[in-house]
Amino acid sequence: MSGLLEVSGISVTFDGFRAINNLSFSIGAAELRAVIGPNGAGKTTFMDIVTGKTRPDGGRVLWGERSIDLLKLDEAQIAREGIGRKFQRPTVFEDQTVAENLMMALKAHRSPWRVLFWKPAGADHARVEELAVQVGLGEALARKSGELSHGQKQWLEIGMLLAQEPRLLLVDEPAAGMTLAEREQTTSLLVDLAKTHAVVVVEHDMDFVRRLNCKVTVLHEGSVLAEGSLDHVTANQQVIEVYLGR
Ligand SMILES: Nc1ncnc2c1ncn2[C@@H]1O[C@H](COP(=O)(O)OP(=O)(O)OP(=O)(O)O)[C@@H](O)[C@H]1O
Repeated sequence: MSGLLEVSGISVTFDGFRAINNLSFSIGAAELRAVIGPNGAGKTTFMDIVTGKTRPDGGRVLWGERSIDLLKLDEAQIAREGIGRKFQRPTVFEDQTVAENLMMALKAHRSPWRVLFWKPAGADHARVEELAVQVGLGEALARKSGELSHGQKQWLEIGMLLAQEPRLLLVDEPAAGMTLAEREQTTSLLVDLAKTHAVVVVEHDMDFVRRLNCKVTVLHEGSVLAEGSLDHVTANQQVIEVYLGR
């Protein structure tokens, strides 16, 4: 197996409707990938399958150097294998500071069954600071998360995800609702993360996808319609028809 994640020939049917149709997808251990596609193309369902939320009717999902069969694992086991997902809406604890949110994520990762007795050590405080710096919140550690801008909350949540030390991050529409400056900073963050992680970004905003400057996978009716650079896929006649409507 060459990629970190190898999805081959998966299909999902909901009440007779084929939402994912013989879909194959592969991503390397240090790669940034944008997944685009019109509404209903199957982007969310695809991520649901990778994270174990939805079971496909057929196909294979293999993970890591040992080609672990993810279809045999439940959601919690898949998360522990190193697959982290960031949903579109930030879900940080608003009454807690940035540092407290990050510490909670670290704590949940380090000792899921001994949370009550867990005391942060010096190394944990250092890690929290490191995570905050990594997501651009190094100056905001003591701030209440509720006071952060929408973009900062998204970065905090990415930091909380990183506390779990994932190898693959699935990020759903990170740029939605962000200012231009926040988008630019988010682009840099994702590009930077992809130097050491596999990062899949589902995004509708084409300007944002262009700035990511990475390979793009276009989904349509549950299958891969085109794959390659943004220029390559947007020159594809079928992609044009799907986006402009027939
Ligand atoms: N639980 C479900 N039951 C029935 N149909 C479903 C279910 N989940 C998804 N679908 C259908 O499967 C298709 C793919 O949906 P999905 O949400 O994966 O698309 P998407 O590409 O994420 O769309 P969007 O960009 O609008 O979020 C859609 O037609 C949707 O209505």
